[in-house]
Amino acid sequence: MLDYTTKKLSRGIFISIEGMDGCGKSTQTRKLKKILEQQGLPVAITKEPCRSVIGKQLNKILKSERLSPKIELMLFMAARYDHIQTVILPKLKQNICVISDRFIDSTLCYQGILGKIDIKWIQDLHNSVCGIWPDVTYLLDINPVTVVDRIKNRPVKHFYDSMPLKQQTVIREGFLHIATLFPERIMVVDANKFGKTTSIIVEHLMRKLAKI
Ligand SMILES: Nc1ncnc2c1ncn2[C@@H]1O[C@H](COP(=O)(O)OP(=O)(O)OP(=O)(O)O)[C@@H](O)[C@H]1O
Ligand SMILES: Cc1cn([C@H]2C[C@H](O)[C@@H](COP(=O)(O)O)O2)c(=O)[nH]c1=O
Repeated sequence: MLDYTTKKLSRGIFISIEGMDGCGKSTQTRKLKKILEQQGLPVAITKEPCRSVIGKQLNKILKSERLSPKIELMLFMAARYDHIQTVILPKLKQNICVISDRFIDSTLCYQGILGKIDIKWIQDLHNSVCGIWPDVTYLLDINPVTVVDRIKNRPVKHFYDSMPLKQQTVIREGFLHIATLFPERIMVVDANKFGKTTSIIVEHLMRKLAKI
């Protein structure tokens, strides 16, 4: 691994972690924060739907309602704008690295591919409303059978939590397709191999940081 203790970043780095429910995003987010902090980098972790005012309302709505994909898209976009303004940009401006558990690629996958809304249209909307993309995104790719097994016994938080294998497979393929659209930004990481995922991410990220 490269040693980062001597390097000071000239700006905060924006990292997103994506993938299916239960693929290990929050686990990897926490592990990555710990490792980067050990390397001397200040890190803030966050997630979407976020905990800001709009995000909290969105979580409540998702718990009780099944909305049309277009309405979901507008709500996620509004919550993301709020998230960017109140959490992400202020941290990046203080040279703090931000790791977000889910960001725009979740919208492209769930509302775009699963909800059948044009991907290009969502990208344009994101550019107009939010205007910020992660420097790097790690897509945790895992066997859908594993996630269905992991999430089957936990309390249902929202409609997406109870997705069966068939839909989880569509979501997995959707994310992989999105990764092909952004090869410079998105790195697909095999999340099936216990213990290897974090080291693959850290290795890649350190190389990326070396160029910044
Ligand atoms: N590499 C791994 N091997 C085995 N189990 C794991 C691994 N990573 C995470 N888990 C377990 O899988 C479950 C889901 O992990 P985690 O909460 O990190 O996923 P997530 O993608 O953030 O889920 P969600 O999007 O639904 O919040 C947890 O019980 C966690 O302990
Ligand atoms: C950001 C975002 C999320 N979703 C969906 C995907 C997940 O199933 C839930 C969030 O659940 P989590 O367990 O808290 O990760 O919301 C979405 O459909 N579109 C989005 O933009």
